[in-house]
Amino acid sequence: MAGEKDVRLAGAAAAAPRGLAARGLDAGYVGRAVVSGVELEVRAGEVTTLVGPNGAGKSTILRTLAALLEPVAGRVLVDGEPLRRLGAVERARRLSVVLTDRPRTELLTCEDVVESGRYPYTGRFGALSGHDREVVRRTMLLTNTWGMRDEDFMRLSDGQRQRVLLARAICQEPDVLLLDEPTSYLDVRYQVELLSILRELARTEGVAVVATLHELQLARVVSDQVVCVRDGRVFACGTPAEVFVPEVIDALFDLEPGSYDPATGAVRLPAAPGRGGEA
Ligand SMILES: Nc1ncnc2c1ncn2[C@@H]1O[C@H](COP(=O)(O)OP(=O)(O)OP(=O)(O)O)[C@@H](O)[C@H]1O
Repeated sequence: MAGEKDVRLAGAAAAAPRGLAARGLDAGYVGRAVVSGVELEVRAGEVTTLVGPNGAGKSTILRTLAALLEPVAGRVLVDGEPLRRLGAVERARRLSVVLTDRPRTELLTCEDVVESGRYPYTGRFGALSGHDREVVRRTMLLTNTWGMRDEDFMRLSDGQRQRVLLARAICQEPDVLLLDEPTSYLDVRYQVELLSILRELARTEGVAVVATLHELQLARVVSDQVVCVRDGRVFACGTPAEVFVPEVIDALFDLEPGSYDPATGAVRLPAAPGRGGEA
């Protein structure tokens, strides 16, 4: 496995460690903020996760960091430069994104889809070089998708498709990799595999990884930094040891005090209504 990764990352290894930052960021839709005052550093070589209740604004922040949404106010900096100043190709070399949306494709094989991740590096006619093909092959091996390279992308299961989209994003050799709920369609084996790939990309290639996650147990083991989002603002931010404590997690999710057990990472079930907590 180690040898398989060497190639993908031969080009990226030369890049200095960098990252992404939000400064006074208000994020939202058609000029209306749903999240305000976000100050954030997503450091190169680290995995940052966004956690919090449904509707808190995690995906909105992620999409704004990924330049898919225009900031309502404030700035996003990539490697110290304002994101909006970068052209489309330069942006695609710096940032890649995996969303929960299922892109519709006509008669594309999985390999075609992954190859499309090389477009920031191919010339005007999109011809892949030998190096591009090798990056595609190595990335598909890394993500366990090489065996399905000739299959129709649209006929894959959601989980298989998610891995192909991850391969496409890694193929872009970005400085910053952003993922919205990357584990949502995956069974536990592939969840763990995906998170170990993300951690490896961060550690060995200096990629700044940022992902929204619902599974607190996974966020706890994969993150260097955890950003808790609640009610349209960053509610808390820190290392897993700082964040995964009852005071923070109970308040973040409106749980009864003492519900979150940091020893196991599990949440205690409340007594059924009407049992007066005596059960
Ligand atoms: N396209 C949109 N237009 C307008 N408002 C939106 C749009 N998408 C999301 N919102 C609103 O923005 C707020 C934050 O949503 P967002 O999807 O960022 O939350 P989230 O924390 O990612 O939630 P979840 O955990 O449920 O995925 C919600 O109130 C949501 O209704």
